[in-house]
Amino acid sequence: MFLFNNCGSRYKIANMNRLTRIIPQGKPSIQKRNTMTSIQGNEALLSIADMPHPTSLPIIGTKLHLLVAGSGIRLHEYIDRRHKKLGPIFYEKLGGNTKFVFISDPVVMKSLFLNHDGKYPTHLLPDPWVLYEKLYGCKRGLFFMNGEEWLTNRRVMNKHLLRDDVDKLIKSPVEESVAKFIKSWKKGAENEYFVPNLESEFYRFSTEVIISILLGNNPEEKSTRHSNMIMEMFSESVKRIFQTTTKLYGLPIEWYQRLNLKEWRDFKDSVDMSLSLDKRQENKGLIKRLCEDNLSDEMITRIIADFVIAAGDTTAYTSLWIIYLLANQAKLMEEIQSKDQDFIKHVVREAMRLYPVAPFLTRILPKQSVLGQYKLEGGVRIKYRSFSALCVTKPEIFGCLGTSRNKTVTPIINNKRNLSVESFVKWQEGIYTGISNSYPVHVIQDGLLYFHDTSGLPWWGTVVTSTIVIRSLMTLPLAVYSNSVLAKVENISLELKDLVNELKRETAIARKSFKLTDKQTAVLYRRSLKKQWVKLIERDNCHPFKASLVVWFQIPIWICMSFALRNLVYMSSGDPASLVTFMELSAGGIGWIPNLTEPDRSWILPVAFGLTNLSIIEIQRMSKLREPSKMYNVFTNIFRTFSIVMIPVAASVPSCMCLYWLTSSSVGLAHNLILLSPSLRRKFGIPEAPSELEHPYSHIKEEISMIASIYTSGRDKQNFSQADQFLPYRWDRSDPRRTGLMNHVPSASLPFALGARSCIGKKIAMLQMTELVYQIVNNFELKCLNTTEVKPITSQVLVPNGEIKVAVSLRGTEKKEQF
Ligand code: HEM
Repeated sequence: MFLFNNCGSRYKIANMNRLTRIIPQGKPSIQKRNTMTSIQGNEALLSIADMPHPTSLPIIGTKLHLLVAGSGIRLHEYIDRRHKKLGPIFYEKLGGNTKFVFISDPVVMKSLFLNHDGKYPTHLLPDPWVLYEKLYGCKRGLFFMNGEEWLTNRRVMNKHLLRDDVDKLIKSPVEESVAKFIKSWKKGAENEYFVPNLESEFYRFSTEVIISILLGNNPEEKSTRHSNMIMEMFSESVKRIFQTTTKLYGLPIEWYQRLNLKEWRDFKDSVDMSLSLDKRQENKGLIKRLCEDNLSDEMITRIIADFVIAAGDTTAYTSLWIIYLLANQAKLMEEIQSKDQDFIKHVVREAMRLYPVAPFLTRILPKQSVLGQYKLEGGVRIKYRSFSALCVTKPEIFGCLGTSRNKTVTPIINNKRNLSVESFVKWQEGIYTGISNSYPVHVIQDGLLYFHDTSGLPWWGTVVTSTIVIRSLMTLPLAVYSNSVLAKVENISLELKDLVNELKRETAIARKSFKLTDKQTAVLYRRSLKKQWVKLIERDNCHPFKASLVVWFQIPIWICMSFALRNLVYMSSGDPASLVTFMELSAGGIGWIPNLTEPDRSWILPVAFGLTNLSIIEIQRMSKLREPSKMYNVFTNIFRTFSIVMIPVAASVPSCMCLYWLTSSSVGLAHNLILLSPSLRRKFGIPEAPSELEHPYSHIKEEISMIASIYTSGRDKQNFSQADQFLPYRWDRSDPRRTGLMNHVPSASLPFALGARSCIGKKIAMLQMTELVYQIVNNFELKCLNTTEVKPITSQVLVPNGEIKVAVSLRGTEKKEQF
C-alpha cells in the first residue's frame, strides 16, 4: 500500500516534468504566441502548427526518411528516435495529406483514450482488410464497426468477456487447451530436448483456446469429427489469411483482386456450421450465449470470426516474446519456480511492456480537443477507403512543341554526330511543318480566328474560353464514357472471380474424361476463362480499349490546338491578315503577360502549369487505397518528372500557348475532381464499382490522426527505470527490489489500449498466457539457441525479425548438456 502511494506521487512528479516537456523545444516565435487561442480561462494553447515536427517535402512528406531508416518494418524504432529528438508529442506527415500526431506521454495518452474518444471511438483500419471487406462484400467484426452498430455489439460483448465472472466461461477451456499443449511438449521432450516451431505451435494453441471458448467446454462435442474439422479450418485458414494480408501491403494492386482468398469463405462456412450445431447443444460456450442474446447468426459470425483472427497473432506473438525473454534468463526461470501464478502475470506484463504487439494505437479525434498544450481539430476521417484496381491514369499528355524560330543547335565535336544532329533537326522541322500545315490544325486555327472575331473577346479570353468549351464538349463526355467502361470492367472481373471455381471444376472433369495432360488442361482452362471474359465484355459492351478513347482524342486536340496557336504567333500563312492577328496577340494579353507572343518571363504560367499537372497526378494517386502496383508507381514517377521537365519548356514558348496548356490542365483537374463524386457519377450514368470512393473529397483534404506510441512510452526511462531491462518484479508491489526502481508509470504501458475501445479479449489473453507460461516454466527448461539478438519488426503486429529458436527439455532431467 505504501509502495503504491509512493508510486502514485512519483507518477505525478514524472508527469509534471513531462507537461513542461510538451512545450515545443523550438520555442514559438513572438508572432505565433500572439496567435495562440485562449480556450480555458487564461490558459494559452498552442495550435498544431506550433507542434514540433520534422521538416518534410510537400507531397511525399517524410517518406524518404522512413525509407532510409528501413521502411515500415522499422516504424517503431523510427518513431522512437523522433520522440527522443522532438519530445513526447510531435506531428509528422508520412506522405499523403494526413498529419499523424504521435504521443508517448502517458498523461496525454490516457486523456486521449479516456476523455477524447467520444461515444464511438474510431481508429484507423488496416487497408487490406477494408479492401477485402469491400471487394468480397463480407462484413467484419467489432474492430471494423463504427458508430451505433459498434456500441450495441460492444456492450453485448463487454457483458460476456469483461465481467468479473468471465472466468466461468474461459477458465476451463483455457486449462484444457494448456494441458493438451503441455502434454504434446512433454511427448516431444520425452527422449531428449527438442526445438519446437514456436510460432506455429503458439498460433495453433491460441486458435484452439478461442475456439474452445466459443464452442464451450463440451468434451463429447470436442471429440467429434466436426469439431476437429472446424479447428483445422480455423487455425490453418486464419494463419494463411494473416500471412496473405500481411503480404497484401506490399503487393501490386492487381494482385489484390487476383488472389483467391477462398480460405476465408471456408472459414466462414465452418462458423455457420458451428452456429447451427451450437443452437442444438447444451454447452455453455460463448456462441451459445450470444445466440441466447438474440444476436443474429450473421452478426455472431462476424464477431466471432474476428475474435479468432484477433486472438491468433496477438497472443501467439506475445507468448513467443515471453518465451524468448525467459529462455535467455536461466536465473529468472529458477526464481519464477518458487513464485505463485500471480508472479507470471508480472512476467507477461513486463514482456508486453517491452514488446507490445500493437506498438501504435490510432484514434481519430471526433471533435476539436485540447491535448496537453495543444488545441487540435477533430479529424473527419472517411469510413471506408477503397482503391481502383483497374484505375486508369488520366495524366495530361504533354508534347514538346516549344521550338523557337531562332533557336540554334549547339555544335557537337564529332562531325558524324554533328551530321546526325543536323539531320535530326531537319527531320524534326519537317514533322513540325507537316503538322503546322495539316488540315486539322488549319481547321482549329480558323475556328480560333472565327471565335475571336465573333465573340469580340481579347485573345487571352479567346484562348481560355475556347479551351474550356472544347475540353468540356469533347473530353468530358469521353472521360465519363471511359469511367463508365472501367467501372463495368471492374464489376465484370468480380463476376468472373465467381465463375473461376466453376471453370476449374469443369476443367477437372474434362481432364479426367479426356485424359488430358497438365499442359493441355492449363490451355483448356485459359481458353475457357478467356471465352467467359469475352462473353461478359460483349454483354456489357465495355472493351477495356474503349476506356482509352479519351486519351486518343485528347492528344491530337492538344497538339493541333498548340500548333494552331504557334501558327498564329509565327504568321505561318504569310498573308497580311496574319500580321493583324500577330499584332492583336501582342496586345491581347492580361496582367503580367500583356504580350501573348512572348514567353512568360515571370514563370508564373509555366510553374502553375507544372503544379496543376502534378496535382492531377497526386489526386489520382491519393484517391487510391494504399500501395499501388510497381508499374503504377513507375508511370506516376515518369509523369511527375515530365510535369517538372515541362515547366522550362512552357517557359520558352509564346505565352498564348502556355496559357492554353495551363487552361487545358486546369479543366482536366476540374474534370478529375468532378468524376470522383459518387452522386455525379450516378448522374452521368457511371455504374457503381468497388473502387469508388464514398467520400472522395474528405479523403483528399488534410486530416489529423492521433497515434499513441505504445512502444516508446513503455521503453521510456522517465516512465520505467532501467527501461530496457526485463524485470518482472517491477510490477510486484510486494517485492522489495522494486524500491530501487524510481520511475514506474503503469499507464505508460498499454498493450491492450485503454477506455471503451480497448481490447475485448484482454482477460482471455491474460489468462491463457499466464496459464501457459506457468505450466511451461514448471515443466520444462528452456534455452535460447539464437546467437544474435532477435529484434522486433513492425508487421501487422510486432514480430521477431527472425525465427526464435528455443531448446526445450523436461525439467529435472539430465538432458541439459545436450543443448
Ligand atoms: C496479447 C494479446 C492481445 C493484445 C496485446 C491485444 C491488443 C489489442 C488492442 C491494443 C486493441 C485495441 C485496438 C485499438 O484501440 O485500436 C485490441 C482490440 C481488440 N481485440 Fe485484442 N489483443 C489481444 C488479444 C485478443 C484476444 C485473445 C481477442 C479475442 C477475443 C481479442 C479481440 C479484440 C477485438 C475484437 C478488438 C476490437 C475491439 C473493438 O474495436 O471494440 N484480442 N486488442
